[in-house]
Amino acid sequence: MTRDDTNGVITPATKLRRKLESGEFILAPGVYDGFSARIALEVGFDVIYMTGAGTTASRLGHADLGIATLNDMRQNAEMIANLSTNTPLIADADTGYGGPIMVARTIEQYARSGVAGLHIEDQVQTKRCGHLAGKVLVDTETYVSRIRAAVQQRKKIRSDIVIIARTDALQKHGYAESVARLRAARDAGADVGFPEGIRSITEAQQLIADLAPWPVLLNMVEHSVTPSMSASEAKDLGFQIMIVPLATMSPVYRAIKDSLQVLKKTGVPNTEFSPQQLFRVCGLDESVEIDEAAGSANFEGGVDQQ
Ligand SMILES: C[C@](O)(C(=O)O)[C@H](CC(=O)O)C(=O)O
Repeated sequence: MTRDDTNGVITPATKLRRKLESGEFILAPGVYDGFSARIALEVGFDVIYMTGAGTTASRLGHADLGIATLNDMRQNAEMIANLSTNTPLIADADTGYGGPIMVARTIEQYARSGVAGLHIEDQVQTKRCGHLAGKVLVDTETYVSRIRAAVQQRKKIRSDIVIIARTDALQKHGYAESVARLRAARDAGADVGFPEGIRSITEAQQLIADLAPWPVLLNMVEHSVTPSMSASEAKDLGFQIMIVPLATMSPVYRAIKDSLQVLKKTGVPNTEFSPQQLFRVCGLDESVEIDEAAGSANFEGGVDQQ
């Protein structure tokens, strides 16, 4: 956790909320497990994003079709959020995993796990990735009751966790319905709007203008319906947050596959890093320091081969 100006400790949720209030632009790469999160932290991102698609793929080996449960998602989020309590984590919370009671549990569990922000959407429980065709949505009333349950629970537990309202309405129900749903979510107390699957730059500009001064999130999924944008383009358009869900999962697929194909073809191992190098990404030295500071001699001779 971070210390504020008065030297009090502030939670990652408060830190994220303050960033939003100050108007700071937030770029958050998608991470899906401890190792990808560690790499994002090593590179120095200020905020990271836990992708539900990546969590489902890495923890369950399945596609983003509403297969991951609250427990799957919360466990992954808790582990990632606690790798660096200075770095707020925004986590996917899909539909909130049920009716208002389950949404309230989701808020409480994510908040207690150290998650700084989360998004809840208006798809039916058997949801799918927002960039797949054929999505089915709940009606606006049901959606707003999810958001209301989230906001009420946030207040009840006195958490600063940032509630991001996502609508998947653009593809099937069009622009007007999407804006109406987001405005209803905003009026129910959501902190940020997330129009999923924005289809053009003009549409992005219109959405930002129609929702202003409410902060709007850009979900930068490439090779789908949303035109590719850089962080500076998104910022200039007026977005306040840009997530790139596949930022780690996509390069990992290519890298692992290329390496495994070489191994299969030649039988020659072609790994690039020593175990020490890889473990250093995952806090090896900090762990050894804890042991030493406790007066233990477990690592007296160091861990590097002579
Ligand atoms: C944002 C998202 O919910 C995610 O799980 O990261 C996905 C991203 C994706 O599948 O590419 C989404 O539904 O957009």
